[in-house]
Amino acid sequence: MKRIILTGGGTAGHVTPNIALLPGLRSLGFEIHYVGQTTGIERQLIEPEGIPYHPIPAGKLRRYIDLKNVRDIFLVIAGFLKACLLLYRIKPHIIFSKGGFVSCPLVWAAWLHRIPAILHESDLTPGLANKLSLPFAVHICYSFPETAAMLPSGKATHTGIPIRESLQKGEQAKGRELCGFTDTKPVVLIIGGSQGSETINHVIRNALQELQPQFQICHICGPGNIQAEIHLPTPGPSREGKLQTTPGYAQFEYVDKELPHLLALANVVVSRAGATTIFELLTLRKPNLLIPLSRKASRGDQVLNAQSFAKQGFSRVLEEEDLTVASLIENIRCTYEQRQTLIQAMNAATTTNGIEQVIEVIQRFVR
Ligand SMILES: CC(=O)N[C@H]1[C@@H](OP(=O)(O)OP(=O)(O)OC[C@H]2O[C@@H](n3ccc(=O)[nH]c3=O)[C@H](O)[C@@H]2O)O[C@H](CO)[C@@H](O)[C@@H]1O
Repeated sequence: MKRIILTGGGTAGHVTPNIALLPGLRSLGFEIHYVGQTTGIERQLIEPEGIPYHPIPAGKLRRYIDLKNVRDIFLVIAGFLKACLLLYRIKPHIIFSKGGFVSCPLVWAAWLHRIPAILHESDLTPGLANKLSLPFAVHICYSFPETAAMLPSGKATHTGIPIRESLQKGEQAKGRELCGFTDTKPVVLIIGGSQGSETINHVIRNALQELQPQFQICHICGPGNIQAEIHLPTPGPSREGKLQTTPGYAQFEYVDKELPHLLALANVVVSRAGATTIFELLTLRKPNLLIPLSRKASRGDQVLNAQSFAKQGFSRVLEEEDLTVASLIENIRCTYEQRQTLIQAMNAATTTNGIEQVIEVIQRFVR
């Protein structure tokens, strides 16, 4: 029996593509293990999948000077030593790494043990963890055709992102029941990435009053971000916030098994431009408005992801710098009005679910 170790973590986008691969790997008879952080979201998402989970220490690799870098160097070394022990014990035939900092020590240790490691890059521009791992990997898969120019030819394959089959099996009625919605108004689903976005949360809550006559709003706001009481501004001289009950508005922190139903219910999706989510929206043909994480708060990968999708006509984009209550409302309305055009462009897309292509690459390199 061939053994494979999957790794990747830090945020859900580095984990859900691994989950998408599980049924295919199982049907090929692989014994599957997972290596992730002790307390990362990967542990929460992987343990219920019933595969052995092996935690290792992980240090964040920063591009800037910070005292925490000193502590994290020791964490990376500890992660590397633990990874070496795990490889010795499990003796995998291959490693598949979805990236995130936890993956680097495992890929480096695999190189030392002469075990082939395959990487997967989701974003249009390669992230730091994958850049540091690439010299030690046998191959890298990528999602955006544009990424080819940034990777060594002969060592890279355009596969797309593996997307969980379960996402295609959502039921509108179940989504409606989860949200307590009626079937009289269209539904806008807001997803601020796996961790939620405080900026988007704030603006959408201030836009509720104006949006609600036309739409029902399902808001995935991220762990710890549910707001029990929504204060809507009232017209009048005092302009004090007035507590309102808000039927037609449902909040969730993070959804797992419920996500397919909420996606099935949505007529329009407003989302960050994390690579995994936007390819999921493309696969499901969901008209979408993307608000990429700005260059100020990140390396700008989401801005480029969003531009690529907008260029192909799959998405509308609202830059975070231009995000206001008024611009959000206007863009949601435009996205809803243009939904058929967006769906047509998505129907013409050649990118497909990457499960088969990634498994083909794994089989090519497994020893
Ligand atoms: C802040 C940050 O560092 N973001 C990066 C992170 O995004 P992050 O991991 O947040 O976002 P992605 O869009 O890539 O993936 C999120 C995944 O979580 C799932 N999901 C989300 C919310 C929820 O309630 N339930 C749920 O299942 C989505 O369906 C998707 O599968 O990794 C992505 C690459 O992989 C990058 O493009 C993002 O720039």
